[in-house]
Parts: sequence; structure tokens; C-alpha cells
Amino acid sequence: MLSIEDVKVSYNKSQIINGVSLSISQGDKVCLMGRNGVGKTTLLKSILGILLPNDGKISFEDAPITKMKTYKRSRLGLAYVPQGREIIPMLTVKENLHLGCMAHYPSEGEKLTEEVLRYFPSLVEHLDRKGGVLSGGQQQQLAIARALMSKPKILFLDEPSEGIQPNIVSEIAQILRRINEEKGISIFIVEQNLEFASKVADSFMVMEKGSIIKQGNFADVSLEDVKRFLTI
Ligand SMILES: Nc1ncnc2c1ncn2[C@@H]1O[C@H](COP(=O)(O)OP(=O)(O)OP(=O)(O)O)[C@@H](O)[C@H]1O
Repeated sequence: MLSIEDVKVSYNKSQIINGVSLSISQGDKVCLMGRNGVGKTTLLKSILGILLPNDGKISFEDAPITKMKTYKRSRLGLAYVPQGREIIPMLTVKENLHLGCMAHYPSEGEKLTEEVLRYFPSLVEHLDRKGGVLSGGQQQQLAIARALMSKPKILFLDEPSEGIQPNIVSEIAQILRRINEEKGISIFIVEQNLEFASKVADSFMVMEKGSIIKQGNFADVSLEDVKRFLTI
């Protein structure tokens, strides 16, 4: 489905991603882990077209997308829930949701909202409130719901558990698994919260200084082992 071959990404002259290769199949749930500043967000942004790699290839469903504009990748089915959520605070929850389908499915706002809210029933009572007044956990749910409004095939989430209270974090893990099971949407999360990551994803990759240094399945290793990989 998604294939990344020897991708290198730089900011000015400083190379941050040093030749990463990975592939994700339809329905996969994967997690990219690693310490602060190793390049996780940079890799995610290059997959989504927010940054362009200076070398390597990215393809989606066998079509090359390495240099494709972000909005075209979104039309193909790549959706992004950025770190910090980026909810528009002065728009209502409903308006924030509609933003998610405005580019590609502008006439389907009502239908898609109804469909997406099945996964986020706690947002229903807040539809007419401003996005900015919601709690961190509610804003994170809104950000995921908004991404789903674009009918994605693969959902990329950058640190979705950051700054959210533990009970909501486990609710979000369950919701992501349900979305994956029922809709077949692949999930790619960047996470530092190992427990949450292991609840959402089946497999993990560990990044260190712009390279993937370990990968495996959560079923085959203990969380202690993964923790050790993260502190290498
Ligand atoms: N716009 C930018 N210009 C120059 N350097 C940048 C820019 N954005 C990030 N960097 C640098 O690139 C490196 C990787 O950053 P990146 O945000 O990808 O790491 P990360 O693994 O996602 O970290 P975190 O967990 O803190 O988000 C860091 O050294 C960072 O300072």
C-alpha cells in the first residue's frame, strides 16, 4: 500500500532522515517510536508532502507520490492528525469537522459527520461549541474525527496521547482499533507513550538519529525490551 525506499530529508544542509525504508500494507497498525528530536515528525511530514525528501522514493498503491502535493496525497487517501491537533479554536466542532471534507467531498459534510460521530459519541453534545473550549482529550478526538472526514485509507497520527488524561488515552486507543477493524483504515502513529502504542499498534519501529534501528511485533517482545531499544 505505502512504500518508502531509502528516503533522505534535510533542513537546509542538515540531513535529518538518513535513508529510511519501510512498507505498510492495507489494514496495518504500526507505531514509530524514538526519543525527542530523532526525526519522527520529519519523516511523517515527508510522507504527507509537507516536506519533500532530497532523495529516495515514496509510493502509494503502486503510484509514485514522492513529489506530489499534499492535497493530492489527501485525495488519494492519506490523512494526518498533527502533533498539537491544530483545531481551529474559533470555529465550532461541526465547522471543524466540515473542514475535513471541504477539499474533496464538500457536498457530503452532513452524511460524513453522522458517520464519523459514531466513533466519537462524546463529541455529539458539543457540536455547536467552539473547538477552542474543548478539553485536550476532546480536541484530540475532534482532530481524529476531522481527519476521518476525508475518507482516508491510511491515518497518520503524531503523538496523539500527548498531554491527555489516561482514561481518555485508553478510550482513543480503543477508538483507533475500532476504526481500523471496521473500516480497514491503516494506522501509523508516532508515539512516545509505549503502553498506548502497544494498545493501538501491532508492530513497532524504533528510530534513532534519522534511521530505523529496530522493528518488530509487540506480540513477540516484552514492553521492557522495547523500552530498552528506546534507550539505546
Ligand atoms: N523546520 C525545521 N528547521 C530546521 N530544523 C528542524 C526543523 N524542524 C525540526 N528540525 C530539527 O530536526 C530534528 C528532528 O526533528 P523532529 O521534529 O522530526 O523530531 P521528532 O523525533 O519528531 O521529535 P519530537 O518527539 O520532539 O517531536 C531536530 O533536531 C529538530 O531540531
